[in-house]
Amino acid sequence: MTSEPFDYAAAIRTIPDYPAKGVMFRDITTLLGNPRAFRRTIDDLVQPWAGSKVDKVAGIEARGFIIGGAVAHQLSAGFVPIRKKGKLPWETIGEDYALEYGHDRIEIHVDAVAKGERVILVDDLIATGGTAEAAIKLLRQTGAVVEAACFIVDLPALGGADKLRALDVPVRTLIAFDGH
Ligand SMILES: O=P(O)(O)OC[C@H]1O[C@H](OP(=O)(O)OP(=O)(O)O)[C@H](O)[C@@H]1O
Ligand SMILES: Nc1ncnc2[nH]cnc12
Repeated sequence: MTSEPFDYAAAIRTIPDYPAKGVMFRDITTLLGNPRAFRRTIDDLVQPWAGSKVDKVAGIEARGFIIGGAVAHQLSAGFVPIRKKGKLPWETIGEDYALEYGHDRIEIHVDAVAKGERVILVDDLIATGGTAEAAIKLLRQTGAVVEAACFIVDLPALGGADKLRALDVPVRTLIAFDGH
């Protein structure tokens, strides 16, 4: 087990004014490309569930697939993709959610999770929490028990983690950045 502090902020590149003026984009590709940082991220995300039974890890397209796949492997759990609309080939259920401008929709296969299965939701970052909230609603419709939601980055000014806690989902994040 690792216990010495790790500087996540230094491993993540910040790009001002991308994709729009005023946004500080937290780019995890630098973390993913750093073998020590990537391993430490996955180790830290799975740490609360070492030795407990998790049936499935659900990852949100697209960056949540990278993190969620590694987390699922480490926990010997299955992986469930939650995708943007129109991408999944089998029967789906979907949920609309608000973006900063406009709306989008995510979908899950109806049979991706069996009733009562213990699921952890994973994505790279939580901002407003709209995407993760929609994912939790979908997982619960399948009968999943959503044990927790895990993210590398939290943007607390946007209130996303509080939104998920209000849905009774424990939230784990590894680094918080001020502002947007
Ligand atoms: O908390 P929210 O305000 O909902 O925002 C967080 C979401 O935004 C980003 O994904 P994005 O929609 O940009 O898609 P991508 O992963 O395909 O780039 C990020 O990876 C989260 O999924
Ligand atoms: N500031 C940000 N950086 C990276 N991804 C994001 N998704 C929403 N806000 C973001």
